[in-house]
Amino acid sequence: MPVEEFVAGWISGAVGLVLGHPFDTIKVRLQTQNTYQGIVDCILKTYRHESVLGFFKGMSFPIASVALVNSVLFGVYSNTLLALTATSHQERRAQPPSYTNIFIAGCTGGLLQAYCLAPFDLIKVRLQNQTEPRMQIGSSQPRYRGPVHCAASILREEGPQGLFRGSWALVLRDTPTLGMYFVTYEGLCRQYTPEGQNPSSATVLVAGGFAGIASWITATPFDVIKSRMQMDGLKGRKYRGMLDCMASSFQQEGIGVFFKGMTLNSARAFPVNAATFLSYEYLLSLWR
Ligand SMILES: C[N+](C)(C)CCCC[C@H](N)C(=O)O
Repeated sequence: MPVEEFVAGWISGAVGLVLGHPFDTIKVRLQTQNTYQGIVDCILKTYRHESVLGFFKGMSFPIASVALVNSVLFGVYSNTLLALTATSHQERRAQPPSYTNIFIAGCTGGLLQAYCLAPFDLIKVRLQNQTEPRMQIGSSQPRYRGPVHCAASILREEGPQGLFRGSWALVLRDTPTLGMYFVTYEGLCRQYTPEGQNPSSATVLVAGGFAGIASWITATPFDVIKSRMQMDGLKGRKYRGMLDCMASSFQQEGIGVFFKGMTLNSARAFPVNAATFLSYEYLLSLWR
């Protein structure tokens, strides 16, 4: 596997990530803080208080980890399909695998990537939730000075298992929904591609974008619980566990709580996943 392509994959993943990050920050804040009236209110307050920089808090770790997380997801997915159907990526256009096998492979990839993602995602969420403006003399200092300081503080204050806080909810969020992600992607590609041919770039973009939206819509309820569990522990423990978090969020805020951030998740999902699948297919066509 030539290094240049790996780097290109990482960079295009990173471009998608930067594009999607402002959406992500607003989403995380809406999910975990009850001080905002809605999307517009949250955007305005963030901008007034923290300037444009506020939208990009917590971005450096996801950029550093996108290479690892995406290669685990796509690598495990493809190798599981290889094990299940004895076809390589190139052979799969001529001998398309069943949707059941695609779903199983996607879930397996999702499960393993969730574990790699857990500590990086936790640090991202903690940094995104620091609403103190940066670099102002006299203003209150944020608790974490940056990703490394954040990781070290969590290790010290909450122990190694602290870095995996919320990982159960993350696994539940990602396992079935990444199965769906690949099923949606393949389904749309097959729908719009003549048999035996490779999908066009436009098809890949649209199928990737909608795969992202479909999986994020179904992932949002566990995404809310995941974000809340990750913030728990910052100022003592509020929840006894994931089930307690679900029950008490529901009791206090009603069923709507499970859909917080859904609009933003979907808006972010299209560009991010269109870019991800386009670079994925492009790189694999180069190596053929
Ligand atoms: C399964 N779930 C929808 C939660 C995540 C899908 C991940 C796909 C991509 N890395 C992205 O950040 O959009």
